[in-house]
Amino acid sequence: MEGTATFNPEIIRAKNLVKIYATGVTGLNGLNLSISRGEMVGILGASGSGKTTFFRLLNGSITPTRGELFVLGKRLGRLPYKSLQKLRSRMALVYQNHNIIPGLTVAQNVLMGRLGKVSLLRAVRMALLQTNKELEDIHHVLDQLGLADKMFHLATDLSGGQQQRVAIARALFSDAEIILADEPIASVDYKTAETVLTLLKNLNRDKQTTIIMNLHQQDFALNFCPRVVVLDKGNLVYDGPPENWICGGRKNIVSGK
Ligand SMILES: Nc1ncnc2c1ncn2[C@@H]1O[C@H](COP(=O)(O)OP(=O)(O)OP(=O)(O)O)[C@@H](O)[C@H]1O
Repeated sequence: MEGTATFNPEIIRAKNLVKIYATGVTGLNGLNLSISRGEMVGILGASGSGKTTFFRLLNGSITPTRGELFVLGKRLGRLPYKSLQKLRSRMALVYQNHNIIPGLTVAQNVLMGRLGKVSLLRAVRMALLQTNKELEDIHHVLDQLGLADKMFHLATDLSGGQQQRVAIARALFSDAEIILADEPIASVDYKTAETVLTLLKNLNRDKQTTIIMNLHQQDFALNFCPRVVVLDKGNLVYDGPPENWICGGRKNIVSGK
């Protein structure tokens, strides 16, 4: 681990965390994990290893079957709805389906990240009334992601990769304490992937935002994440610096592209 992360308070703690779906399939099988404020952690693992299950547990969209999960000091699974909403307002989510809000422009979608602390209806109203200063800030974020010219387009008119960048812009703009990014570079080209990860890393460095991302491209994890957690069939099989992840006597971090 790098920098001050080691000395920072624990922000996420999973203790014997188990998720068994209604179908009887095990998503996570007794995960023990602690993440401190200001860390940038890559979650790796083959398809079906439990990465998305962990993300969905972290944002409270599913509940643990057994064990404990604490996020920002709150125990998930038993939180009243209002407390869960409040907790979620401190996290930004970048999901595989991009969470684009239909009927809003790209700029308004980005602004919604910062308005996450109010009700959705109020946030939509406020997003319609954004100020010049906000527009300037949004333009700056979008420009970094190569989307400045799409600022006033309807977000749903954009391609999948462009919508993914809108979701990233929203997270970057959100002031969240934790960013949960489920495959944030899945639908973008290599150069854009580097830009996205650099922007996330800069945010992590400058604001101590905790970033947890699920990555398929392991070479990116090697370059951008001081710590990786590797899951296999719901079990944690490695937790440490990416360069030390050795599997079967062979370095298991490979060049993705
Ligand atoms: N809603 C669900 N109902 C039943 N089983 C599920 C559900 N969601 C996931 N699973 C199962 O839980 C296991 C872990 O799935 P999960 O989606 O967490 O994997 P993943 O590592 O994110 O995979 P991928 O990289 O393909 O997204 C898999 O066996 C999957 O089939």
